[in-house]
Amino acid sequence: MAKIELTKVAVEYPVPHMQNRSFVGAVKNAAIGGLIKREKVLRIRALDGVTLTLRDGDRLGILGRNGAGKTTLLKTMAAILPPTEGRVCVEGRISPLISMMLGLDNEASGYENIRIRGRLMGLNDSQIDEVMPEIADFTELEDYLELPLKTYSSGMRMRLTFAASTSFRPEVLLLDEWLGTGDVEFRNKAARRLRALIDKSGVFVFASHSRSLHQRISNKGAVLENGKLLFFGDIDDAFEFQDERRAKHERREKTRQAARAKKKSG
Ligand SMILES: Nc1ncnc2c1ncn2[C@@H]1O[C@H](COP(=O)(O)OP(=O)(O)OP(=O)(O)O)[C@@H](O)[C@H]1O
Repeated sequence: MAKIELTKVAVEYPVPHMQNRSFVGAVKNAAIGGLIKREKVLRIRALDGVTLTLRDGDRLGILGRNGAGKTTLLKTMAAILPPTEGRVCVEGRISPLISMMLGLDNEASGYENIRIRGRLMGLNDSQIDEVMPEIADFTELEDYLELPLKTYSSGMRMRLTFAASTSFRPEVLLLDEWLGTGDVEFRNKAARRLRALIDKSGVFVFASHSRSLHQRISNKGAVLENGKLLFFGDIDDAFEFQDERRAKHERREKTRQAARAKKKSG
């Protein structure tokens, strides 16, 4: 049984050495990004009072503009980021396909890095040994797997971490939008593998700007804005909510521009 339960979760990023009042004043009300709080230390409130529950069979699409808090939400679910306020409770083995390069060792070989990734996912050595040949085969990196990671191109690193991170059936699968790298052949192969993994997972959470991907994969949607969860429900309703909000925003912008133009001319 997989489950994710977030109760009034807030996450703040401290930004040391940033206390310039005029800068804060200028960006405080931006529509993009989290809320900037000027206290002793400048803080960005990336999530604000997020409450939601996900259970087996839920495939959640996280929607929102740049800086809305999508990645922060995924990282909080993955326990990569601790919440500043509130409670996060996750049941089931998590596979976070986010911060993919986290924990990799540049000096270690490809094989050793696969082992590191497996351990990070809570597997023991014999479980890793069992899947090692299949992972190696999927990467197509062959002799490179003997060489240190520092000799890999970014696409080769991606092949390695993707293959290692998708070899075990997760109960909770978390995915940030990142499949854009790699050559076309690998991208297609990776997409097929990912699809199979999503089908096998209990709970799946996915942040993306692609509506078509969400409509194919997600059955629930969460709309984030400035770190606040504005909508949580059916994925089609989430898009409808987002479209209405966008239209309202555009109308407001047009009215503002017209008022400015009128003021200038008169
Ligand atoms: N390491 C950090 N330090 C300070 N602020 C951060 C950090 N990471 C993210 N933020 C801030 O937190 C807010 C949410 O960022 P997040 O990366 O979660 O957004 P996102 O919705 O995933 O954006 P995008 O669609 O652009 O990837 C933004 O205001 C961003 O500036």
